[in-house]
Amino acid sequence: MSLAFKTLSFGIKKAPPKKNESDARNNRKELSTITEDSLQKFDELREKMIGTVETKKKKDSKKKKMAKKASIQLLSSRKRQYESDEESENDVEESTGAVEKKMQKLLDDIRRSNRIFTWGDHLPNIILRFSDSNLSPNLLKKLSEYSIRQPSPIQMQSIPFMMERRNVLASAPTGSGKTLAFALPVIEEVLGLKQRADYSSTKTSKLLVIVLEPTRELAAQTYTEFVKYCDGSSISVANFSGEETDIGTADILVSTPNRIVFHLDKIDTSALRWLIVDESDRLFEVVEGQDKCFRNQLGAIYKACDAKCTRVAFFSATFSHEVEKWCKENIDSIGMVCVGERNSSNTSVKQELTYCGTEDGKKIAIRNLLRTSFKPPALVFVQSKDRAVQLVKLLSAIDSNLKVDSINSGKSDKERDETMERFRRGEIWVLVCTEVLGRGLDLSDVGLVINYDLPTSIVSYIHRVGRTGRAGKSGHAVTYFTDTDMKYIKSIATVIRQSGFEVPEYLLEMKKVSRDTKKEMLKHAPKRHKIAMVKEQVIKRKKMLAKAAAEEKKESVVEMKKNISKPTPELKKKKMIKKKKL
Ligand SMILES: Nc1ncnc2c1ncn2[C@@H]1O[C@H](COP(=O)(O)OP(=O)(O)OP(=O)(O)O)[C@@H](O)[C@H]1O
Repeated sequence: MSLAFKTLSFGIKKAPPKKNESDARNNRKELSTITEDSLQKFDELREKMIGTVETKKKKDSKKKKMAKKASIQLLSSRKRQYESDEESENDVEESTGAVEKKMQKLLDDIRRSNRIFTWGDHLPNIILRFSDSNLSPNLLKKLSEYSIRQPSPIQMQSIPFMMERRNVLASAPTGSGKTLAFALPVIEEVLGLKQRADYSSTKTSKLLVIVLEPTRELAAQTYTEFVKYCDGSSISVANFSGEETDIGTADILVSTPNRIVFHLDKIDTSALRWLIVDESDRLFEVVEGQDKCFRNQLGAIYKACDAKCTRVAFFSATFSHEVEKWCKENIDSIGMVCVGERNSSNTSVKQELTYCGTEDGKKIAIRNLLRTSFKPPALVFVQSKDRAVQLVKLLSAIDSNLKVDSINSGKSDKERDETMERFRRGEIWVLVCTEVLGRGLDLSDVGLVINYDLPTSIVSYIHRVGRTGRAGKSGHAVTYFTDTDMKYIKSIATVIRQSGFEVPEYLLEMKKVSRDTKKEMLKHAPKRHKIAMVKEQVIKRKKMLAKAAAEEKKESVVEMKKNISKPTPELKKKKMIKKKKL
């Protein structure tokens, strides 16, 4: 594989009810549409297939015996029997082919109804049940313990791909179970390897899997998911982005790229089976002038993972043409899976655009929204850490009962972890955050996402609103825009309309934004007035006026004093005359 990485309410006075995990599990929805009917039909066809194959096998051995006897005895009656057997064998083959065709049609129909699109050579069939995928009984037991009953569309297709050890590029909507789509086949493979006697004698302490995530929070979440499914097995999982600085004897390592790059010389990748690049389009991003941008870090890791047995899997909710192109050019026999429309937002999230006119309009809008239709917890996105702090101040000042906090890059790792934990426990109802939390986080109870500041790209919009409406639940996302945002709004309005929600017609008819403007917006979000309370602004203004008045007064007094101390020519004359007289 060649590496072509170029540097290229308020009003809510009671706390939200704390949901325990088993409630959440029991309410779990199916993410795929596989009807009981089609499952039954599939089972019947499979039975038939097994039956016909068995019959064929029996006939085969019988045929061999008969042929032998016939050739020895050359009995004409026996020979006739042998010939009739040959005819019935053709019947069996025919019926096997017919059953196979029917089965294929059924699977293709289910694939279509679940909007699973695939590209590549020798595509494996989808699975309809986890048990169809050769997962070990312990993993199947874990799935049922967590009430994961039916594979989601992305799992239906990418699990068989990865079980065949194929390189994979996969894209599926936010909250559709991509983590398990790669975690299950990877864990199964590691389990299999560790059970092999020759492996345990020779390859101890060699790393088998690396999972890359763009943020510490996401690495911690994926690590927890792996631990859940590896619990009770001999597999050891490490989160390199957390407290750990030594990978020790880990079989599976979850990390942000920078930590791996830093320790690359100490990591033995000679037995690595999988390199998983989650949020792949994000990890492909180049930041001009930044040596340490994700793309360069990923390039260095990819280069180091060059063992023959290493396979690569790329997953994301958004499909970047750049990643696709790179994969096609550089990875042999890659299988591609895309669930639903490319780069579309999750249709289980009800999406709204709210025109607020000015920054002050946004303050009124958020106050009204939280006072009326708000069921905590909610996530509010702003464009910078300063604005996150300002918005927390504003919201707490509007209602001191509202439990609000922020998470942003200005906080220490420890503070960020603690805030996340409090949010997960339900102690924070409104979490104001920057793009840091935009991707991947599975905060299953979040029912409302507010884009207080307009996202700077549709990719960012799709990931942000995807923090709600997860695992088949419904969600609500509100996006504010002002006159300043008008020139960027069209693309987001289009994504919302494509997901089936109403947007004012005039927004869709607006002029398209040029590529340069889009690039500029990605680099620098629009300049906005500070988010300050109206009261605070008044006080500030009063203080400013008082200060100016005081300064003015001071200046005039000084001037007066100067005038007093500086004698005028007449005064000087008078003083001289007085002196002479004396
Ligand atoms: N087959 C399934 N049936 C029901 N729930 C599932 C299934 N698979 C995963 N889930 C649950 O769905 C939720 C979302 O899964 P996950 O975080 O993997 O989504 P994702 O597709 O990676 O989203 P994102 O693009 O935002 O990262 C999790 O809580 C997970 O436990």
